[in-house]
Amino acid sequence: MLKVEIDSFSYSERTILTNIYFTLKPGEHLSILGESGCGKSTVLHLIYGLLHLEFGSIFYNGKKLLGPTKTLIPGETFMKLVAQEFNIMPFTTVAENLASHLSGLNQEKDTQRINTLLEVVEMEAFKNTLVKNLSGGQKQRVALAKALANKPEILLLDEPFSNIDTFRKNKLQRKIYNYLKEKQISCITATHESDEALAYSDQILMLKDGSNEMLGTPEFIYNNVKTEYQAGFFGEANILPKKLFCKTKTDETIVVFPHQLNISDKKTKLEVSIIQSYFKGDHYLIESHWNAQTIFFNHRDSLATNNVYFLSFFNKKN
Ligand SMILES: Nc1ncnc2c1ncn2[C@@H]1O[C@H](COP(=O)(O)OP(=O)(O)OP(=O)(O)O)[C@@H](O)[C@H]1O
Repeated sequence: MLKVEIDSFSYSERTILTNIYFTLKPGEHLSILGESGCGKSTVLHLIYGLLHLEFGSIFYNGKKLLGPTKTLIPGETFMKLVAQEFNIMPFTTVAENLASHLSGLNQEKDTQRINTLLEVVEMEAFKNTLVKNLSGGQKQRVALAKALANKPEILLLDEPFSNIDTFRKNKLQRKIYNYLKEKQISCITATHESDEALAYSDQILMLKDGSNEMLGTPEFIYNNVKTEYQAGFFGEANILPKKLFCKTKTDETIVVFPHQLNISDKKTKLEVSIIQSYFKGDHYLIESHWNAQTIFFNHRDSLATNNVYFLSFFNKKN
């Protein structure tokens, strides 16, 4: 089990991370979700042992990890980090890159392993291609395969699918995350994509300005977002007064997602005037105004600008 206790971490005088605590069981997948610059990569670099953690500790199976000041070569052997700048050799072929991470003692076994890894990242067709001739997304897939070559116990992935097109991304994510589960490889992924975090993680750690904003299962996170920052990861959420939808005297607000608002036949407290309709494939995202506040809701048809509707709240988030 990996136990992360980061009390605080600073680059020079600037504090980047504070109070980040979580544990990761074998085969578990935790996503670190946060906006650009909030410290996701720094957490991965501390865990991997590239940065020295002065205030806090990281334990693996009860043993404290020493960090870069006490090891000759920074980086733990049982972990692999796939960084944003993937470190692969440009003037060798894809297969040679992977082979350089295998034992070299049994050629037949190594070839089999290379084929399996290329199948996982869907790069079989590029086996004999020089890395320098690959696209950014293809290089990213080779870097993933390379990290898996030696069957690490923990895989740290920094925005692993950032260069991969949507067309291929979903299938690749399913394949890789299922492979990790099957092999019981624990994984921590830094991402700003909520779809990926919700679909494939056991836990999500949401960071804000380098601190723990929320930690829990994907279902817990999605159903408990309360602020604009938290909701912002999940699309165009509305922050609305609770008293619009139920009897309360407080000024409490709630997060209401566009799919939770429906046009009502009856008069409601939420009377909106339509600004614009955006086609989203299976529905339209409607931008409207209520009391000078922008309200987004989903509707099956496009709605004419300046038309007025009453909206009701459908209290189910998924
Ligand atoms: N070596 C460094 N020296 C000083 N500051 C750094 C260093 N590396 C990162 N930072 C700063 O630390 C903060 C966190 O950076 P980090 O790369 O961890 O964020 P991130 O959430 O991974 O961002 P992104 O999603 O854009 O990759 C940023 O403000 C960044 O500018």
